[in-house]
Amino acid sequence: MHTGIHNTSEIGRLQKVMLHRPGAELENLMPEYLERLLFDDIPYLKEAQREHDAFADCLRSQGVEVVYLTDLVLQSITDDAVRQELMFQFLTEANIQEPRLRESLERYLGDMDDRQLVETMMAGVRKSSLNSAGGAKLGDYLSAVETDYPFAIDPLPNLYFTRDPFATIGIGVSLHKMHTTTRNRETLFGKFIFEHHPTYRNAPKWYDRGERSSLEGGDILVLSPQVLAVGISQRTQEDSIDQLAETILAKSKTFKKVLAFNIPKTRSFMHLDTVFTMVDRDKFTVHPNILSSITVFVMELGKDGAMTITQEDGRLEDILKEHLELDNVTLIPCGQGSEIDAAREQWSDGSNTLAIAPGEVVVYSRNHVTNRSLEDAGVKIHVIPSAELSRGRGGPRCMSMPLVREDVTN
Ligand SMILES: NC(=[NH2+])NCCC[C@H](N)C(=O)O
Repeated sequence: MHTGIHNTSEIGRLQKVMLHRPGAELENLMPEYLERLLFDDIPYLKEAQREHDAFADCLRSQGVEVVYLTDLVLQSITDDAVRQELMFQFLTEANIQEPRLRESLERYLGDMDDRQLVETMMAGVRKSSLNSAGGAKLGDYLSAVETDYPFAIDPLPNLYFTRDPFATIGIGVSLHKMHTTTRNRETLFGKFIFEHHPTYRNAPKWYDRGERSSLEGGDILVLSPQVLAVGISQRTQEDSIDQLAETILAKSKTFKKVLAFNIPKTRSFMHLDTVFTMVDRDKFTVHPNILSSITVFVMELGKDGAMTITQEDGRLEDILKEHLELDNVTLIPCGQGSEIDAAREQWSDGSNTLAIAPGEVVVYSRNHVTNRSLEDAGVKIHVIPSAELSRGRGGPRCMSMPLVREDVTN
C-alpha cells in the first residue's frame, strides 16, 4: 500500500523530511506566558530563521527532500468545505466561545487567502489586530470583558519541533494527544494532512488525537523494522504506550517488540529523545545521568494475541544488544562524561541528534564537547548553528519529522 510514509529505522538514509520554518508565532512570545507556552527564553526570529534555513540547506545538500508543514497543510485544503472545517475546528479548539468574538474572528480569518489563514492560525491573533480589522463594536466588547490579556488566540510557538505532534512509524502514523493544551492545538494540522492530503491520506493511524492519554513524538524511536522504543516520560503516559503497542504489534505486520523506557519526569528530560538517540547501527548518544535510573519494559504479543510485559534489569548496552541482535553496543555519553558539560549540553539538546544515514548525524554547534565524542566514536557530524533555535529546548531531531527513509542494510 502506498501511504507516502516509509520509516523503518532511526538511521536509514533520510530521503524526505518535514520541517517548520519558525514564523511570526515566535514574535508573539511574551515573558509572562513563556512557561505555559513551553519556552525558557524568546528567540530572535530573524536569526532563528537564518539558523533554520541553514538546517534545511544542510539536509538538502545531503540529498534530503525538505517539505514544510505549512505547505502540506495548504495542499490538504483540497476544497472550500475542508477550509471551512479547518477554520471551524481551529476556533473551537482555541476555545473561542463568546459568539461575537467568534464571529469577528471568522470574518477576520475568512477574508484571508489560504496561506495567510494557515500562517495566522500558527502565529496567533493579537486583539489589537482584530480591533483594527473588526471595528469599534468588538473593541468595546474586548475592553469590557477581558482587560489585559493581549491575545484573542494564543500563538503556537512550538511548531518548529515537528517531531512531536505526530510520528511516522513503518508505513503509518501516530497522531498525538499532547500533554499540554498549547501543543495539543498543533495536532489539528496533522489531522487535516492525514485526512485530506493526496499523498498522505491513506496512511494507517496507530494512535489518534482523540485518545485520552498523552503521547508525544519525541518519545517514539524506531530502532529497527521490528523494534520500537517509547519513553514513559513527563509527556507520554503508560496507558498510551499500552494502546500504541497493542495496535502496532497487532496491525503493522512488521513490529514485534515495543521497548518502553521509563525515564525521569522532568522538564529537561521531557522526552526520551532528549536523553537518548540512535546514531548508527550499534551506537547511541545518551545522557549519563539517566543510566542509573532508566528501566526498560519489553512488550510483546503472545501466541494468544495477549500482551506480555517483562522488565529488564541489565545494563542499557546489554538490553539493546539483546533486542536489536547486535554483537556490540557503544553508548556515547553527552558531555564526554563531565558532569558540568553533560548537564549544560543536554539542556541544549546535546543528545538530540538527527541521523541522516547510519553513522551520520546533524548536531548543534554549541554542543562541542559531545560533538567531539561523536567524532571520536567514528560518527560523521554535520554541524548547524544553534544560538537561537536552542532556546525552545529542542535539537535537530525535535525539529524534523522523517517521512521517508531508506531501509538499513547490513
Ligand atoms: N522531541 C523533543 N524533544 N521536542 C522538544 C520540544 C520542546 C518544546 N518547547 C516543548 O516543550 O514541547
